[in-house]
Parts: sequence; structure tokens; C-alpha cells
Amino acid sequence: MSDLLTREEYGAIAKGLTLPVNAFIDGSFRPARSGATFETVNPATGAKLADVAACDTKDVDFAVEKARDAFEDGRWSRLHPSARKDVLIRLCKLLTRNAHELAVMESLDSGKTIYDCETVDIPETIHCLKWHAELIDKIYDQVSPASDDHIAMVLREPVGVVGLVLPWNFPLLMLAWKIGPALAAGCSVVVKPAEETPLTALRLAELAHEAGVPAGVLNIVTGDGPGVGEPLGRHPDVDMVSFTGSTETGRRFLHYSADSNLKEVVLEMGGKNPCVVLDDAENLDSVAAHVVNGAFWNMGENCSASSRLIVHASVKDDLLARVEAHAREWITGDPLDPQVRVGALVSRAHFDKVCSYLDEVQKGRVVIGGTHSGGAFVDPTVVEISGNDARLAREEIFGPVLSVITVTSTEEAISIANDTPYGLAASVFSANGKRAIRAARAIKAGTVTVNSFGEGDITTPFGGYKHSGFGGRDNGIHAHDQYTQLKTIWIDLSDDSDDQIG
Ligand SMILES: NC(=O)C1=CN([C@@H]2O[C@H](COP(=O)(O)OP(=O)(O)OC[C@H]3O[C@@H](n4cnc5c(N)ncnc54)[C@H](O)[C@@H]3O)[C@@H](O)[C@H]2O)C=CC1
Ligand code: BAL
Repeated sequence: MSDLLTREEYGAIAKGLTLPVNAFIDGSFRPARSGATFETVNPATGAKLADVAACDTKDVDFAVEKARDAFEDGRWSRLHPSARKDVLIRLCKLLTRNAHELAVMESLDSGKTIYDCETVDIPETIHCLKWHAELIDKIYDQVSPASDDHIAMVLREPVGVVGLVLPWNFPLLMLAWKIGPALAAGCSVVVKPAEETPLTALRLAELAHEAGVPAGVLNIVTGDGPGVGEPLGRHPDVDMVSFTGSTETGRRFLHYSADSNLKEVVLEMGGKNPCVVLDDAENLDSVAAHVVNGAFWNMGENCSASSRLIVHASVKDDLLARVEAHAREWITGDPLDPQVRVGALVSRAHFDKVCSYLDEVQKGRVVIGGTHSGGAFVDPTVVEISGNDARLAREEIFGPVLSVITVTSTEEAISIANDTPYGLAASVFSANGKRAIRAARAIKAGTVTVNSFGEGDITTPFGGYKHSGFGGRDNGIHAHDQYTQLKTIWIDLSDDSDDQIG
């Protein structure tokens, strides 16, 4: 983990940054073929940071062609796994050496707090890449239990050319969640960062090249969804797409695949995640700290954010008093100030979306917040609502807004927790282990934490049920499955095998 610097030191790093502005294809930075650019803006100040290459179909075609060449000639895909490991570990060392610079770049581009960038985003990015690098030369293929006359090998092979379409809420970390297993497995990748936050992906690609990732293996194509994401999704020579973002856009990738080459699609999408506090929950101060962290970490711009607190009536008042006290400690303001816990929302458009929910907040009992400032900042907001039908309870806000729903039984709590089209994450608080585990099993979500808020760690699969996920999981050894496919090699050992085929 990086040591935190002072506001002045972060300011000095920001002033000295050289921002990458061109796409990274086939081992070098290149402007869009059309010459077009788009602005990337610091959402905390509204100031332009850079004009970045606005790529389109021609750039995507070029990047996929180079990725295909690299994959087929084996410069990466057929290296010994331990050789790929060594290169990725070198990349991790370069990322560590440049951690402060990357943290500041991420904070400027996204509005995330420097505190989170330094303590979560950058160290977790490095940890994720290192974990997959260390894994890749320790996975064995299988031999099936065939007869004495046969040997049947079940091999995992890299899937090929992979398209990775990323969100803006954890720009570098979501890149790592996907390139970590994809590159370790031997795939070539074409990455499309979110147009709000293209900078750190470009810088990482430069460092990866320095570490020894061969040209064509890691390509970053900047631009918007229709210009870059759609041609990547529709490309006939992309074997697989892994996407993180909204359910609406995720659904499009299934259409793109069906309309093109039936590429595999893995989707990690939205959530309306319940935090269930049962009547026997103990240490309500600790519960409140988890509730506040779950709701307001990363400004609530988190697919697994706890956005619904479903609490038993007998503990509600006590809990909410403590939630309010903890929420007051989450200072909103300048993202480069290491004391600040709530930074800027990612863009003016997203700020406007979140503010549209603040009008709804005024219809409930506001416990804290409901306020905003500066065209980018929304204060941590807790509001009591009745039932699970309001927009506040049903729609993914992706901002620091927590809706509180009171229940009078565990059955009602579980029923409301599951009354959503989403199923990404949940948390359950109870002093009784059996009740907590039964509740965790009853909630339809990909990750359920007991007596804490979290997403597990790199060793555990992450992804959703229902409208939150499709086709696979990020993280853990399970992520390796996304980027590989199974091949059976069936060998006949019988004496007359010369005449037999299969
Ligand atoms: N699950 C998650 O982690 C995320 C959820 N969201 C949710 O989505 C809402 C909207 O945010 P957006 O940034 O608009 O999400 P989005 O899902 O549209 O964007 C994610 C990625 O998909 C790309 N994309 C957009 N339209 C596309 C298209 N037609 N074809 C191919 N690629 C396309 C974007 O350029 C970006 O790289 C947020 O308010 C939030 O509720 C947003 C980001 C991350
Ligand atoms: N929290 C990691 C996944 C996401 O928010 O997109």
C-alpha cells in the first residue's frame, strides 16, 4: 500500500503529469485515423485535462488485426506460462514504482478520492495482476477417466482475441480484473476504456510495453460506446467480449454477438444491493460503520454498493442514529485532499442523474444529506422510505444515496431483498450464525457478506444473478475460465488403432 502524501505533494504531482492522449495499438501510441479527439475533464473542477483520440471502426479493425497477428504467431499465447508470469510481475513492479503518479491521474480523471486511489485502486490493481501472474504456471490440465485403450486429455486453451469494455467507476482496477486473467492465459486483448476515464489504461499499456508485453498483445482503443464499443462487440474476428457497466448496455453485447460471430459474452452489470439487518444484530456501531462504507465508498459509484438498508423495526432507530454519526465523518470535497472520503461524481451528466433522485429523497424522511454542491459533489444521503416500490428502492442510482426500508420479520426482509431484477451483492447482519447463513443462502445474489460489507477478494469469484450478470465471473481462479476454452484430445491406444478415427 502506498503511504499517503500531503495535498501539496499531490498537487505537485498533478502539475508534473504527462497525460497520454493517443490510442495504444500494436506497441505504440497512435492518434485516431480520423484525427478526431474528445475532451476528458476533471469532474471536480470542470477543467479539461486532455484531448484524447476519438477512435472509430477503422481503429478497432486495425487493433483487432494486430491482436490477431500477435495471437496466431504465438509471441505471447505460446510462451511458457512462467515467461508470461515474469513479464506481468515486471509490470507490477513498474506500477508500484509509479503508484503515486497513477493514483493522481486516476483521481483527476474520475473524481475519485486520492485516499481510495492510494489505498484501494492502485494497490488492488497490482495485487490482482500479480495474483493471476502467479497463478498461471500452477494450473494443471486434466486427464479424464477413460478406458485402458484410451487417454483423454482435457486442455484449457486461451480463447483468442478478447474485447474488454470497461466502466468509469474503477478505471484501472476493472482493467486489471480483466487483463489479469486474459493476459496470463495467453489471450491478446483490445481494451475500450470508458470515455470519461481513458488516461490510466493508456499509461498502464505504456508500462506493460516497457515490462515486455509484446506489441499487439495489449491494445487500448479510446472513444465512445457507439464509436468503439459497438464495432468491438460486432467484430467478426473477436472471439470473446468481457464487459462491465450498465445492464442496458450489457444487453446490447448479446445482440452484437448474435448478429455477428456468436462470440462469447461475459457481462458484469448493475445492482440494487440490499443490506439486511436482523433484529438480533449486535454491535450496532460496527454495523453502522459497514453500512456507511457500503453505501458511500467511491461516492456510491459502485455496482456492489449497498443502496437499500432493510432493517428490523426493533433496531432501526438505534442503528440510524449511528449511521448518521458515521456518515458525518465522511467529508465531501477536493478529491486530492487525503482527508476527503467523498469526491466528485464522474461527470456533469452523471451528477444530473443522481440529483434527479434527490428530488425523490425530499418525499421521504431525510436522515442526513439530500444536498449537493459545485456541479459535481453530492453529500452522503440517507432517507427512510416506505416499501420497496419507489424509484429510490428500485433503480440503480450509482451515487451516495441510501434508502432505508423498515421490516418486522426476517421473512419480510428476505422477500424485499429479493424483490429486484438485480442480484449482484448483499450483506446480512445477525449475531446468530445459523440465521445469518440461512439468510445469506436465501438471498439471490452472487456475493453475500455476513456481518460486514465487501466484495470478497481476488480469490473469490465476483458476478451477479439475474440482471446483474451473464456468462462468467471476474476474480478467483474462475476468471481464468472466461478467457480459456476447453479442448478434448482423445488418444486411441488399442492395437488396431491405425484404422480408427475417433
Ligand atoms: N456495473 C457497473 O459497474 C457500472 C454500472 N453503471 C451504471 O450505468 C449507468 C450509466 O453509465 P454509463 O457510463 O452510461 O454506462 P455504460 O454501461 O453505458 O458504459 C460502460 C461501457 O460501455 C460502453 N458503451 C456505452 N454504450 C455502448 C454501446 N452502445 N455499445 C457498446 N459499448 C457501449 C461505454 O463507452 C463504457 O465503456 C450508471 O449511472 C450506472 O447506473 C455504470 C458504470 C459501471
Ligand atoms: N465494484 C467492482 C465492480 C464495479 O463496480 O463495477
